[in-house]
Amino acid sequence: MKIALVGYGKMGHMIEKAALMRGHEVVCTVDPYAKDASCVTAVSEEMLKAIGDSGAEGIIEFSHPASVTNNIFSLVPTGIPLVVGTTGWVDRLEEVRRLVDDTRTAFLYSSNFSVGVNLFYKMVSEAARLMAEFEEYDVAVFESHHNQKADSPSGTGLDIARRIMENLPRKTTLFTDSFTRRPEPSELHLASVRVGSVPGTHTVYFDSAADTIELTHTARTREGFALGAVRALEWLASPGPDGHARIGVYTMNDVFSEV
Ligand SMILES: NC(=O)C1=CN([C@@H]2O[C@H](COP(=O)(O)OP(=O)(O)OC[C@H]3O[C@@H](n4cnc5c(N)ncnc54)[C@H](OP(=O)(O)O)[C@@H]3O)[C@@H](O)[C@H]2O)C=CC1
Ligand SMILES: O=C(O)C1=N[C@H](C(=O)O)C[C@H](O)C1
Repeated sequence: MKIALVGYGKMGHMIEKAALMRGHEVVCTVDPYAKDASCVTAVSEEMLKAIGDSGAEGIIEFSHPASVTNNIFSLVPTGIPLVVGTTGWVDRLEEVRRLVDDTRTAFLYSSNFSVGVNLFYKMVSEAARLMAEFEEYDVAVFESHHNQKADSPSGTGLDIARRIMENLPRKTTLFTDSFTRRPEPSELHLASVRVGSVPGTHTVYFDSAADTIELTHTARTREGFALGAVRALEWLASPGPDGHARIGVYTMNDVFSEV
């Protein structure tokens, strides 16, 4: 299929490689700061026309937490299936959902497109559900990423924390700062470190006086994210089980439940 990439940084370039490898054509790359992009501009009326004229059948957005919301609100009305990997915007999800419904567009987002992390989410949910019965265990989340990452905590870390809180009723508040006091038992601590070139490591600690259980997902490279994003777009642009084009907001859960 013909794909437009919005955001042509490290992930954008990697996604291009993955798309070509899977037999797709990258017809348009949009990035105001990347000199090698085909359109060196932010998403604008002119750019939306360029994306339309390129014949793109799908768009993948991996830009910057500061620009992603504006990009989503500009790109959804084109009606072209849109996959978003940029993190840091999900507090606007309900508004995006309304726009997607109004414009009858196919939209898929995920803070992490790797197969491993999506399996890890399920394992964490189950572990937290088990721990709900064992009051002696406390829990915390730790994530580390490369020193070029613009947002903190990671979108994946936030998704892990959300899943823990959904399954462990004694944790009711998320705390992502440094503590200058003792934590309340109801607070779930999500801590971040930025160092070197770590592609992304997420650990959940369940800790009691007797022992610690650690669940860790370690990404070895970022290629798994890029490949996952391309596969997500392939799924989004394919007909749904009823044979009609997909319309609405989807996540990787929807992809996995069908594949
Ligand atoms: N969902 C997933 O599986 C994954 C998500 N990510 C997320 O993807 C995002 C991008 O990561 P990464 O590629 O490493 O970051 P990079 O900084 O390498 O690339 C982002 C690119 O987008 C550019 N950009 C900034 N504003 C705009 C805009 N308005 N329109 C188009 N492009 C713009 C940046 O320019 P400049 O450098 O000048 O700001 C940069 O060239 C991050 O939010 C990251 O967390 C990353 C990996 C996996
Ligand atoms: O910026 C990154 O690199 C990554 N961002 C995503 C996140 O914030 O969770 C996914 C992955 O961990 C890499």
